[in-house]
Amino acid sequence: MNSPFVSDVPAAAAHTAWREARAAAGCPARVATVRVPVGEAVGRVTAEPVWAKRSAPAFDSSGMDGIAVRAQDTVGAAETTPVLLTDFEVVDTGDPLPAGYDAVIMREHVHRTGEQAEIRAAVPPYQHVRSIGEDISAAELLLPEGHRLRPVDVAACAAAGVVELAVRRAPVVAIIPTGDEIRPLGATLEPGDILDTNSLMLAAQAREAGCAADVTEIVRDDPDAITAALRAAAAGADLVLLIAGSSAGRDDYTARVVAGAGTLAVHGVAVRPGHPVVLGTVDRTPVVGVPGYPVSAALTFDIFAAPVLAELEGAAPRERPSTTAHLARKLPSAIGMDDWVRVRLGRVGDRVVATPLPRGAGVLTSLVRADGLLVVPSGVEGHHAGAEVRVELLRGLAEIDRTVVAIGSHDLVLDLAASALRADNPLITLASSNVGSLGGLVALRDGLCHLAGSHLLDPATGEYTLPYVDKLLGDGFAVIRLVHRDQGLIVAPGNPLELAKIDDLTRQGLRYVNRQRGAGTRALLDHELARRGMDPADIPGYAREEHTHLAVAAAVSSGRADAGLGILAAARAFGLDFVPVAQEPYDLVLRTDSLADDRLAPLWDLLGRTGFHDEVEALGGYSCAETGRRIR
Ligand SMILES: Nc1nc2c(c(=O)[nH]1)N[C@H]1C(S)=C(S)[C@@H](COP(=O)(O)OP(=O)(O)OC[C@H]3O[C@@H](n4cnc5c(N)ncnc54)[C@H](O)[C@@H]3O)O[C@H]1N2
Ligand code: MOO
Repeated sequence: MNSPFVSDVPAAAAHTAWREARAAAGCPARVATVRVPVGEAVGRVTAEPVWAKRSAPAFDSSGMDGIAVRAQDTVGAAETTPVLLTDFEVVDTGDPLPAGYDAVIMREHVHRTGEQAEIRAAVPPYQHVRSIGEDISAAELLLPEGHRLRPVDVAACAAAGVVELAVRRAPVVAIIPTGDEIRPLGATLEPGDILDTNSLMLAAQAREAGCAADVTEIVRDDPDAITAALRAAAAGADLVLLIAGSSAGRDDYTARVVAGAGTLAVHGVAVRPGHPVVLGTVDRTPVVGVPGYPVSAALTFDIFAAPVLAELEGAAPRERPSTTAHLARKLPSAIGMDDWVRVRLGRVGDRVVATPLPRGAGVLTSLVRADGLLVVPSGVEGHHAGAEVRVELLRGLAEIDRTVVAIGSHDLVLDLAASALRADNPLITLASSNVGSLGGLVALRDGLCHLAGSHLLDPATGEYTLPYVDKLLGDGFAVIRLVHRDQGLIVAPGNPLELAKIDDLTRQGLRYVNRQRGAGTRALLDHELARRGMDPADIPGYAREEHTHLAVAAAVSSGRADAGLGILAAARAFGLDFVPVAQEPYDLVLRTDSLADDRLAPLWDLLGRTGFHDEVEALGGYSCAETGRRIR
């Protein structure tokens, strides 16, 4: 294949080539050491071992409120033979142990009468005494070099008499946004303009990694201007992130600019997203040419920038915990690339289930919604549904265990419910993924979700969902009505083509946008066509498929299509017109034994609330007359 990239190497080889280039260019191995007060050191990395200057406690001290005694004076004390002490001293927790005493008795175990103390149990020497150095001994090694300081670490240092720490200064990351179409946040946008969201994200990623971040002005697509910005940034930073222009377009200059101003070590890594990444050096500063697509940019930071930044501080790179999970659906992957797939996670039965999110490098919300990342290695051609995979966690496992997993047809009411449940209780997550009604029922059958959202019409009986539950699932499943909703033709504002009914869809020159096979809306269209004896082949655009109501509305809104079947709420979201065709029920299918699952109780409660019904009906095109009713 004719690759536009200089190299197209596996990630490990890219790391090696870049490391060699940095060494050859004389890039510093570490950032400089600075001395900072302990109070400002959290998050920094120690540049030297830290030795204790004093012991803690610095003296033998009382561990409890009570009396200091000589243990030998208590010998023989018992319930039936109390001992009366006259030689003792009252102490509070943390007080130095008075000279001559070697144990402390808690005040609860002492009966005081005047100058005497009665005790009913003997105590061993050093009972409730914290000896000098119990916590830290003077001259002990407290922390090694290369340790990222946490709140507990600096407190221990302070207790050990350390007032200042030698740490690596925060690495400085310079971020250069480029592109004629890129506009600063807050700018008024013309068609074709793109907001500079990558600088915002990369600067925050750098700060989260403990660095200082400087974002430069946006540089136009001009090699001389980019070169000048790159040289200036390299002079004042420990790492430069040069955004976009990494691939093969007419205005993609990054690789050339890096080669011209310094050394180009790598252009193209067998990783997706992030494939066209550029790695090199300018003067004595490492440079990453970060691909412009936002997911590529975020992952490029994680995969290439973060390890180098950690190395500059002499610290171990941050690692995410991982877990094994089972794929909720088939995951194809091209051979020859490490494929970084974003997944949602939830526990169904005794396994963690991973549902792949959209794969596009421009779909930043796939990272927003992701609970984990899984890598399909370059030598593997994907996984079958149910396969066991290793997933890096972006969210805690306990949170994942509490997540309700809904897979199936998408409906806005599920999103509204997810948000209402979270508002009530921040511990609750309802995660819904859209694979169409049929896909949801199959996932439920295979134990890959708790709920399947379905609005599948059976053409033979005219009944919704129940015939499919019978055919696909059999006994042991319950069906709860979520809503009734209006389905209709989503058309441009003012309905310029004056479409009034399904029969109009065969009109010459019309551009229809369909839903994917297995989607309930697709079944509804097919049913309506069959009822009328219409042939799908007569509808221009029937073969063009989108995966959600909103995607259909977006296609109509952008003028790429004239009509598509979908729900009123989607038409409203885009300010489009709507021609009603049918009202249909949308149901939640689940295992009967899941009805009693604690995680679902808040949902059943929500579905019974009139306040929630009002919110749903306010979306338009929904009726809650049967919401929450069990129909099977
Ligand atoms: N013919 C080929 N085209 C592309 C290839 C390829 O191999 N052959 N690779 C694709 C891949 S993979 C990626 S990833 C992108 C990388 O794009 P570039 O780094 O060259 O960046 P641009 O083309 O300038 O922009 C891509 C995309 O990102 C948006 N962008 C750019 N900067 C920002 C920013 N600061 N904030 C938000 N969004 C930004 C830009 O507007 C574009 O939409 O190339 C593919 N093409
Ligand atoms: O590799 Mo690009 O980064 O797929 O999107």
